[in-house]
Amino acid sequence: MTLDIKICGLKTPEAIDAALDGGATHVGFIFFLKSPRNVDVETAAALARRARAGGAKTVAVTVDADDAFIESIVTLAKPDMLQLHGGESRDRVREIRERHGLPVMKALAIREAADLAKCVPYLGVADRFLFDARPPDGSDLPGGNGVSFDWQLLATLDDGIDYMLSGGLDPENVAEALAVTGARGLDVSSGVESAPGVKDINRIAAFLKAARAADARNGSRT
Ligand SMILES: O=C(O)c1ccccc1NCC(=O)[C@H](O)[C@H](O)COP(=O)(O)O
Repeated sequence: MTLDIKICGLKTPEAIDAALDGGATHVGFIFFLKSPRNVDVETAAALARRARAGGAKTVAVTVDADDAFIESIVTLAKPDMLQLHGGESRDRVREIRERHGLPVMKALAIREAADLAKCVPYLGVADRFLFDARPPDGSDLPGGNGVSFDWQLLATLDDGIDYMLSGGLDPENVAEALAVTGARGLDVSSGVESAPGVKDINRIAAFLKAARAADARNGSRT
């Protein structure tokens, strides 16, 4: 099975091109005003067209957004997937999925083993999970904090649960993350930046190269 790799928080055509050139399967756009990676819908629409033309899937990341905002994103940016990164309930996830007819990836914050049980209410409703680290105390951001969680926690996870591994990944640790978890999806943001919200095209290339090499070393996926 192909390893999915999402480069998140892209704001420029140069960053999109670096993701495409390195073989990213997904790119993510952040619609959250407090984030240094926030993009307006028009900018995201132009970047999404570029990403789609290059063969990547586009993911719109929102945090407890209302229907009107999601509708404007879906209409203009035409994402392939919605990533819900707030406290959206099971019913809200189902409602968003049905209203927009798009697959939904529910982000969940992980710090300890018990946090993995948070996925249970969303089974059968979310198409995929994004396991991210719990934000550090005092952070304004539910994601994009560059913090990892203990990857060993995923050893107990049911094989049938489809997820992207996220939180504090970077070109230096992605091989170990893959070896420990066997994840079939990876997501990175601040680990491929030179400053908050500023993507570094060399680090995007290095991340993708390291991830693909590690995936090949770990053997064929079924
Ligand atoms: O990245 C943000 O600024 C952000 C803000 C609000 C909600 C979600 C956000 N990011 C979502 C992502 O998918 C990030 O890639 C994920 O949290 C991992 O980030 P990092 O630890 O920096 O690689």
